[in-house]
Amino acid sequence: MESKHNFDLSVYLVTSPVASFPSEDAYLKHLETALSSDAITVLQLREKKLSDDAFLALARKVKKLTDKAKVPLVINDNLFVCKEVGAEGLHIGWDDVGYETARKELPESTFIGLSASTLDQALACARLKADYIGLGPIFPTSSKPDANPPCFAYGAREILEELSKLEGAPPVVGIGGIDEGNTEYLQWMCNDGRSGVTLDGVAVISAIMASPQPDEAAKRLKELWERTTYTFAPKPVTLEVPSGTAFRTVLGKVREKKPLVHNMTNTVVQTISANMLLAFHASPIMSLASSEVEDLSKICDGVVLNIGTLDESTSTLFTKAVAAYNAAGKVVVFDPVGAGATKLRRETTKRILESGYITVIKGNASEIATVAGDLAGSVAEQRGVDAVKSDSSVDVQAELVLKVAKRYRTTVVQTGEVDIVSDGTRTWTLRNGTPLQELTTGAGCALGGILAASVAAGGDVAGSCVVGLTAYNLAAERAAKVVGDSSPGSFVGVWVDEVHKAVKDAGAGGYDGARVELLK
Ligand SMILES: Cc1ncc(COP(=O)(O)OP(=O)(O)O)c(N)n1
Ligand SMILES: Cc1ncsc1CCOP(=O)(O)O
Repeated sequence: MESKHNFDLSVYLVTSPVASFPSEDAYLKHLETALSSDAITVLQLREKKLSDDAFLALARKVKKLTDKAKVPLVINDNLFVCKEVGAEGLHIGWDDVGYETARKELPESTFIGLSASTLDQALACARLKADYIGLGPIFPTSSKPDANPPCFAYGAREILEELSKLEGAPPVVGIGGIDEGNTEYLQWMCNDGRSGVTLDGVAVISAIMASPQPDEAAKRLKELWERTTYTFAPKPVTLEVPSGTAFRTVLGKVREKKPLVHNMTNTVVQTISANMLLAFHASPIMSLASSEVEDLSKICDGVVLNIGTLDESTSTLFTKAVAAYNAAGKVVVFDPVGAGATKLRRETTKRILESGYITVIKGNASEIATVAGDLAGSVAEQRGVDAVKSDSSVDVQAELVLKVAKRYRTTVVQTGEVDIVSDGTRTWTLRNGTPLQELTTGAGCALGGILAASVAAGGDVAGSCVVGLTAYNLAAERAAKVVGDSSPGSFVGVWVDEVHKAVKDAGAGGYDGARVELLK
């Protein structure tokens, strides 16, 4: 994004009140140390309770430090102080002095940033031709008690996507709850070469002001912000799917690699999930222990997070697992079982999706509609996106699956009579399977493991999901042929056998009968 001013928003420090330090000297020393890192590109002086005179006196001292470090100084809210101290910039919100007044009173060279929490505000900032936008809070923050609700990384991504459609939109810095733990994820979500979405930097208070080593904290943030490769991001592998070659490749790799899948799944489906993974030539580990998450993330190839029998602690446990598996660069499959049924399930689903990178979201039509519906409460609502009912046509459902995949920059696998897989660019329909699968408890949940193993081995996330799901469904069709339509009990055993054969004989006609279509 362009700006007439050539300033760099990448690591933007906003100060906490001088009164929160033991003395003014300690505060100034903290700022000087932070600035000595050479990592801070803008410093905003933000004081909400000082008189104009006290604010100006402090601003003069801080200006000496920023001048020495050659970092532009921005004054929060106070036009008088900004003018008097000759600051390089002013940051204002919607309750402050109006942008047009500020623009008239300040020299042309002074840049003016405006806050936005919503798409409408961001568009208004663009219309006013603000020099930059402070977008947030992105994540929950305790540094601004009167902040609007967070928009999270996916909300920021959507707002940036809309802004990117405008000619000459202002650059954007994200603010609110940003720290070393989420900067990489935010950067990845909001700087997507594919869609032209760009975030120009991160603004922080506590990540630097509350750090005992503000210079080190600033350097780490800069390093994270400048990353262009991400531990958790899928490799840019593209398989030609559908094709017999892709089918053989992915299943062949599963057989060779025997992916180890950590199942954090519900108590009802433990046995079928473990058996299906073994039959698929992968290995299961079943564990819901919080203290094992770190260790298991290092040895497993992926994790399945299934909220089928959750409790109040599940979101903390699962967000810990997302962080650990993201840090280890391993696959995360999330199955929001019954996501819409209760408040606890809706909230848990939302928290997991907000917490980090999910490689695959897998659910039935109503679960995916709930995931989409959560978004309808935030940014999507402003864009008029309605949740799609599970009885809608396949095309309408495919559209929603694609949108959810795009927003979370993930792959979505929607199961049903017609399965739909999308990574936000490519969307497939899959029409294999048998009604006997619906009479088998855990058939859908066990698929989470099959997808994790396929992706861990196969490379191309969405392509591997299509292959894994097709192999699973074709095996079910073969089993149904063996046992007949009215034997759900015997069906399960034969299905497990057929899954085993599908991987064992990956090269031998296993793809025959596949009904997979890549939508245009
Ligand atoms: C970079 C940046 N972005 C947003 C804000 C928030 O400003 P505002 O809405 O005016 O709220 P207060 O900071 O005044 O509480 C900011 N300060 N900086
Ligand atoms: C000033 C401001 N505006 C939106 S969120 C926020 C506070 C950011 O502080 P922190 O980085 O500590 O979350």
